[in-house]
Amino acid sequence: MAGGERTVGVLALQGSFAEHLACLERLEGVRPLPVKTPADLARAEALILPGGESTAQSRLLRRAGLWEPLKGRLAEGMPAWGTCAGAILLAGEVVGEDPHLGAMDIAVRRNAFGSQLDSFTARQAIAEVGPEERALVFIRAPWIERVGPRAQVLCRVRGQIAAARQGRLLATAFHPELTGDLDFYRYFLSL
Ligand SMILES: NC(=O)CC[C@H](N)C(=O)O
Repeated sequence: MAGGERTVGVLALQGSFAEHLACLERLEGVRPLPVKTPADLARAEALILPGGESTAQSRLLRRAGLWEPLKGRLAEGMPAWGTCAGAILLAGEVVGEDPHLGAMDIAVRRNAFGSQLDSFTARQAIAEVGPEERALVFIRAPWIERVGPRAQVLCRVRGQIAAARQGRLLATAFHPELTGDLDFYRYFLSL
């Protein structure tokens, strides 16, 4: 098995990284790796950016010396998936604020779902991931206000874009790590 194993990193500075690592542990052929340093990042073949607090994560990325290396890896085409705060970090535009890593051709609005209701769970299928209905957990979530020509909409919740894909980059406003929805991980790893 070892030869076929893929090292999948989870940015482990702040937020729900332990939950993502626990989900990755359950997948075959995946070696989960907490990423805290540039050396960790260099070993990761793909990266998950967890939910949490995007401004804090952005600050911690710089403090850890990860900012430039991560921007570099994203520019080289490393597969990456941002959940909630992670999606905000990946977005090319953050409405009313400066963007962070700017890797994806999407505009996000922070706390957009959350200003109405702090958290909620929606149930629906996402065609690209599988035909079954799945639970989508939103916690002070951003929505994706628009996607540019390089990105595609994966699903809408309450009329707003809640997930988008751009090649091997994925952004979800919700948290599959909290429901243990492994289909989402398989989908990301299939890209
Ligand atoms: N659950 C989350 O990741 C919330 C994101 C957070 N509201 C932010 O703006 O960064």
